[in-house]
Amino acid sequence: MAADFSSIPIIDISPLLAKSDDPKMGEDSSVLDVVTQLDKACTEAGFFYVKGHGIPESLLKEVRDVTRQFFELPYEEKAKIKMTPANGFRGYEKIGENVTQGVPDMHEAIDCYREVTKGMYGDLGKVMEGCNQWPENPPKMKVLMEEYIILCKDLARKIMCGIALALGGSPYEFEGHRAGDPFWVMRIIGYPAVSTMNDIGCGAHTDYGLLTLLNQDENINALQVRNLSGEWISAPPIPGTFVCNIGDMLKIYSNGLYESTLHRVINNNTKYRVSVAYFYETNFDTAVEPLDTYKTRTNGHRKFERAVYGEHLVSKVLSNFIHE
Ligand SMILES: N=C(N)NCCCC[C@H](N)C(=O)O
Ligand SMILES: O=C(O)CCC(=O)C(=O)O
Ligand SMILES: [Fe+2]
Repeated sequence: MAADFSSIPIIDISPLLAKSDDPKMGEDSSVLDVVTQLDKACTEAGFFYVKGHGIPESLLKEVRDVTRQFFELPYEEKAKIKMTPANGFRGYEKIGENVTQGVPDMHEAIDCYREVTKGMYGDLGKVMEGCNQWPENPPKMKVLMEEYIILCKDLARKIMCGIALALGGSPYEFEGHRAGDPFWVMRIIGYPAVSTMNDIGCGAHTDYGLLTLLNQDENINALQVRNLSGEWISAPPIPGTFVCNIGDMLKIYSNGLYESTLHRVINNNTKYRVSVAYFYETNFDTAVEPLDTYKTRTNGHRKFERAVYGEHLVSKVLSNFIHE
């Protein structure tokens, strides 16, 4: 159960990355130091910043710049890759199209998901069948984002090794049938500057899978995280870092020891804000349930039933948009 928090910790994960291919990493004192920090952050806040992650700030910035260039295009241009159910809900959605807790969000986005081919997961995966839609402009967007996705996936996998150790398991607890063939989601998001309209860029929600890596715009304070007292704590941008947070599936695996913390975005700024969120998930069709090792850390009382990630995602995707 999460303790209260008033700020979000910063963790230098470089020792963990240096040892990520060593099955004995859990015996290394510098790795254990990172693991202790991860456990504390996941228990208390469900949110943390990572530095020392190996992805250069110049690339993080390039990803944000390309995102901004896309959203600056006229609507007709952006609408060429309009999101539709026929594309497995991949593509561009305009401001107000995504709905959180019944309220249209003041953001536009390109939603991307790992490709799902026809019949890949039977009926379970039908809604998500399709491949990503990339714009012709900016011309480099597709290649840049596809490279970025590979880096995010590799980084998230390594952080999950540290989290597996933090939960008291083997570093490779999330390989194999759990998340050895991970599903992923990426949202490329733009939030208009403050206006007289509803200013909720994205309403309070939790993320759906294991671990989110957020690359947020510089100099704009808009992301807020809710603590146990119900206060909204700011997660301001820190150059060169990712903001990481726990998703609903990791909450189940940890038997509630780690919370998938509520968060929201309010862009009260005079500038347009961009962010790119990469969501590292379990295998699409895996049944998620509390891990044995971790029940011992939560009084042996099992708090959650099994959940299938793909079902959770599909139910969210189907309720995130108003259908005509
Ligand atoms: N794939 C993820 N995690 N997307 C998060 C989107 C949050 C907003 C969405 N309307 C909702 O209510 O969930
Ligand atoms: O833009 C942000 O800072 C956060 C976005 C987010 O929470 C999400 O897309 O799930
Ligand atoms: Fe989120």
